[in-house]
Amino acid sequence: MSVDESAAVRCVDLRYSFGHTMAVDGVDLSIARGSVFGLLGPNGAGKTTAIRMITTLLPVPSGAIRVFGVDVARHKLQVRRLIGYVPQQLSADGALTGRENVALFARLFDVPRAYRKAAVDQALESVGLTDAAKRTASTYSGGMIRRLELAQALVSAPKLLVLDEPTIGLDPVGRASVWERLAEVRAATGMSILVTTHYMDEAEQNCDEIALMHRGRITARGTPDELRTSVGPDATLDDVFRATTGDDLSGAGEGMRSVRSTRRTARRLG
Ligand SMILES: Nc1ncnc2c1ncn2[C@@H]1O[C@H](COP(=O)(O)OP(=O)(O)OP(=O)(O)O)[C@@H](O)[C@H]1O
Repeated sequence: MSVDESAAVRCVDLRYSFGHTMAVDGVDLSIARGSVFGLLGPNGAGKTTAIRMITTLLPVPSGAIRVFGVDVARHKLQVRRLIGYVPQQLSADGALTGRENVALFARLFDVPRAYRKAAVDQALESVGLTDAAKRTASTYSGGMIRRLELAQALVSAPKLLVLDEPTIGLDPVGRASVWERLAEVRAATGMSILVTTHYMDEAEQNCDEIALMHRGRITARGTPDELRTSVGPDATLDDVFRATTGDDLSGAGEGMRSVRSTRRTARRLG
């Protein structure tokens, strides 16, 4: 593989199958350092599988991944230290306070004891939860819980933040607050951010670069402007998706526009 040491993430010919289902089918990706990169696609496109490989949670049976030049298959632990991960599944504990939740992650990620309190304070501050930090997470709104999960991922000061559908199930205010915090964190730290979503409008507004994924393959990539102008002057990302896949976004039952089962964040905690 040609090594691009300057990239935050570089995937070459990535493949992963579950039995006969080819979840990831020859994916090449390069994510520039310091950028917000959006991996977009409908449910079942293969986004989560690709992300789990990048974050070392799944093996890399075929192809190669480097995170800041470090080979993921060979140096798992080293790569884990570089990454903060906010999974789709709930990772906050409703019985603990906001502060306790973040402190737990600080211990899990071996933040040195001498800096731990400062790191927890800083992470809570960066997501606007300082005032709510003493309350149990079960009293938080969905948007606050997302921001708490963001703080958990930020407490180890990762170089790459990976978020799987961070705004799913949130109301517009909650969604906007998550993106605002991400923008602030990026501006303050220069962190690279990889985010999956099936909300085209959010990706368009908040990502520097986007890759469209469909049935395990990347069908288009570029800046939102590049993608749109490749299709037509008034094209939206929805149009780009349709043009590159031949599929309607609402097709095949679980389309991009479908109201899918949400992360049920607040409800499950409550
Ligand atoms: N553990 C598993 N066992 C079997 N098949 C799986 C498993 N996980 C995912 N798949 C299949 O792999 C394909 C890609 O799934 P994946 O979850 O990566 O897609 P996705 O784009 O992240 O969608 P979603 O947003 O719904 O999670 C789908 O066909 C899915 O059914």
